[in-house]
Amino acid sequence: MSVYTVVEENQLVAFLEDYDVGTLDSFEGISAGIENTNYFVNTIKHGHLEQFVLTIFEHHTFEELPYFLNIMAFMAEHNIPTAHPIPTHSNGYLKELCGKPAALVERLTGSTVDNPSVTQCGVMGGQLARFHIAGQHYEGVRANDRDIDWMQNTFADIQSYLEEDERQMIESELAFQAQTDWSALPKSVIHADLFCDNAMFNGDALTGIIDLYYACNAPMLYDLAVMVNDWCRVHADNPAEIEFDQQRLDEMLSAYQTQRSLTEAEQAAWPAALRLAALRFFLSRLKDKHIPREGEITQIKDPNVFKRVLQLHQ
Ligand SMILES: Nc1ncnc2c1ncn2[C@@H]1O[C@H](COP(=O)(O)OP(=O)(O)OP(=O)(O)O)[C@@H](O)[C@H]1O
Ligand SMILES: N[C@@H](CCO)C(=O)O
Repeated sequence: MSVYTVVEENQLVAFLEDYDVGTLDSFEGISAGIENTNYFVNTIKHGHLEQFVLTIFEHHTFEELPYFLNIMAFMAEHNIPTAHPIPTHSNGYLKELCGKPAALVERLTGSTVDNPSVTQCGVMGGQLARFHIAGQHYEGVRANDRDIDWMQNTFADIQSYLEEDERQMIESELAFQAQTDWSALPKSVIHADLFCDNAMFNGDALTGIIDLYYACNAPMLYDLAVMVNDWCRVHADNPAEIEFDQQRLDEMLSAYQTQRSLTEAEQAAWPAALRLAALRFFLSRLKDKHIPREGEITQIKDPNVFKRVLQLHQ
């Protein structure tokens, strides 16, 4: 399970003293997720149970985290469902726990999605457009650290581990992407990792978008492509069976455009955006597989899913 940092009860009790959340009732490590350590934390305040998620950040620095935590608060305050971080007594959202940056956020109800419905795809399309529109007024700025330069460098790091067909496929895709001009595409704050396991639903109601720790300022079209590549395809165990589902795709794109129409430049760039989004996750999954980071990663995600998605788009 993905609990890289083990927290003792006395450490958590001391940590919570800086929040207005009552006293610790119970806590439990969360097995899902591969990037950070997460715990469910329950407290009792004025006789009532309150529920939170504690995240201990395993890879981010103290300096870069306010950008993400402030987006979560900003979006929640603009009625876009996200888990609002809980302020400390000094009003920041970030603290230190076990020598690492940590934050307490609101625990959302519902659960993440395994096989999205057409309706859920429509909800996500509309909410992502609202997220992008609101994001244009967000003051913080951060570059995408999973951009084309990262892709080229990652390919250089892993190419000796790859099968010949994988190597050729990535090389030709990188060459194709190097010719695409992204400068004409409108930008905003983007989530950049809005997969089905990063949205919580109660039935067809979205309770919140989570895991905003790849957010950055980048073309909105790319964000839509990342989401389409996960939500609008069949989630088959065998990657060879993956196909796109036209109904889900139509619903997501039309719901997005109900809120925000795509520009002509965006429409022209759509096929390239789908390919770029597939390449990004094909590469990150290959890297996690061949050069795993230190720690207890037990949930390596299958790179062949994005090999297949990229093939379908190519
Ligand atoms: N605010 C929240 N409310 C309820 N549950 C949450 C919340 N945040 C996270 N979770 C639960 O914790 C699990 C892991 O969280 P998350 O996906 O953010 O993991 P991660 O390791 O930080 O990121 P990644 O998915 O990139 O590996 C989620 O699948 C969800 O079940
Ligand atoms: N969403 C990513 C993992 C976390 O960034 C993937 O499925 O590969």
